Amino acid sequence: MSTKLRAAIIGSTGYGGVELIRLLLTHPHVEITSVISSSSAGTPIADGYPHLNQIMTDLLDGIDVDQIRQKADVVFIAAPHGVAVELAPKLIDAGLKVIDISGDFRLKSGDVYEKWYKHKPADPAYVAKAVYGLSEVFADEVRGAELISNPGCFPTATLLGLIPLVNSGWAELSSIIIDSKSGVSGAGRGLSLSSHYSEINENFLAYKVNKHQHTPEIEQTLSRVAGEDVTVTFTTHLVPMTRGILSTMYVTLKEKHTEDEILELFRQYYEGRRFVRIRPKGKYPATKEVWGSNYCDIGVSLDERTGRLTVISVIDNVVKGAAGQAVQNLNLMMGWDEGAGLAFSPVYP
Ligand SMILES: NC(=O)C1=CN([C@@H]2O[C@H](COP(=O)(O)OP(=O)(O)OC[C@H]3O[C@@H](n4cnc5c(N)ncnc54)[C@H](OP(=O)(O)O)[C@@H]3O)[C@@H](O)[C@H]2O)C=CC1
Ligand SMILES: CC(=O)N[C@@H](CCC(=O)OP(=O)(O)O)C(=O)O
Repeated sequence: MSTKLRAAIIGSTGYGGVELIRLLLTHPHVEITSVISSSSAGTPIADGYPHLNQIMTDLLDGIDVDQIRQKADVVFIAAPHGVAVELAPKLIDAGLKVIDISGDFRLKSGDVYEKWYKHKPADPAYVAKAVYGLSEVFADEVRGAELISNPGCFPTATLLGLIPLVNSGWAELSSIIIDSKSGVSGAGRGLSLSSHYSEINENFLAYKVNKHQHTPEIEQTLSRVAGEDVTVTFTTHLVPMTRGILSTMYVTLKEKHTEDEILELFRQYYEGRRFVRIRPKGKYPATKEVWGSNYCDIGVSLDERTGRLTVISVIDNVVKGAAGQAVQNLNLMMGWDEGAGLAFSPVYP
C-alpha cells in the first residue's frame, strides 16, 4: 500500500487545478487520487488537456464529499469564488485537510468579503480557523493548520515586496502605491471578451481601478504586520502574455536609509527562505526569470532626490501565485521540506 498522502483536486479542469496536477505528479510524498469536475465527471481529464495524454489517464470524479473522504487525505479547492464557502466546511467536518486557492477564506471580515466579492461569506467559525498561507511570512501558523486560505496572486507578489519595509517600521504607511500587471492566465480558462486574443494582443490596459478584490487582502495583511490600519492605492493591469505578475511598489521611507541598508533588510527578512530571491544592487527582476517556477524575485531602488523607494517584485501567477504556493503550504502543513516537489528552475527562455 502507498504511504503517500492522497490528494484530491476540485476545479482540476481550470488553470489553477491543472497546474496543481503538474506539480503534484512529481511530488515525492503525494499521490493524486481524485481529479474532480463539477461539469465533466466521467470523462478523461486529458480530453480537455491533451498535454496530459499518457501522463494522467484518470477520469474526472464528481463532487461527492463521502467519496472524497474515502479517496483522499487533503483536498485542494481551485474553483471560482463562492464555491469553497459551502464546500470547505463540509470537507473539514469530514476530517480532511483543505487548501483553498480562491478568495473565500482570505478576508477575516464577512462584511468586507461580501462588499468586494459580492458573495455570501463563509461561516465565521471556519473563517477563524483558516490560516492565511503567505508561506514566507506565516509559516509558523501554516504548520499544523487544517484549513489554508492560499493568498491571491497579486497579493503574493505585492506583500512579499512590502512586508520587510512595514515589519521594520521603515515605511511611511500612508505612502504606499502599488502598480501591478498580470498575464492573461490570471483570469482563468473561461472565455471572456477581455481575454479574447484580438482584444488583448498588442494592448495594455488598467482594469478594476480602485475596485480590485485583492485590495482588502493586501490591506488586511499589511495592517496585521504593522499593528495599525494601512490603506493602499492598488491598480491592476492586463499584459498580453500568458503567465507572470510584476508589481511595482512606491514607498516613502520615514527616515534616511541607504540602498545597501534596504537590501540588507530584505536579505535578512528572507534569510533561509529559498523561494524569495533578492536581486543585487541595481538589478531588477523580469517575469520571464520566474516563469513556471515557485520563485518570487525582488529588486529595490532608492531615489535619493525624493526619498521614495521603488520595489519591483515578480512571480508566476499560476505557480507562486496559486498552485506552487499551495504545494509549499502543504509541505509546511505536513512538516516536509518546504521545497518538496517545487525544487526546479524556471523555464528559460
Ligand atoms: N489563475 C490564476 O492565476 C489564479 C487563480 N486563483 C483562484 O483560483 C481559483 C481557480 O482559478 P482558475 O483555475 O484560474 O479558474 P478557471 O476558470 O481556469 O477554473 C475554475 C474551475 O472551477 C471549476 N468550477 C466551476 N464551477 C464550479 C462549481 N460550482 N463547483 C466546483 N468547481 C467549479 C471549473 O471546472 P468544472 O466545470 O470542470 O468543475 C473550472 O475549471 C479561482 O478562485 C481564482 O480566483 C488564485 C490565484 C491565481
Ligand atoms: C488577470 C486577471 O483577471 N486576474 C484576476 C486574478 C484573480 C485571481 O487570481 O483570483 P483570486 O482573487 O482568487 O486571487 C483578477 O484580476 O481578478
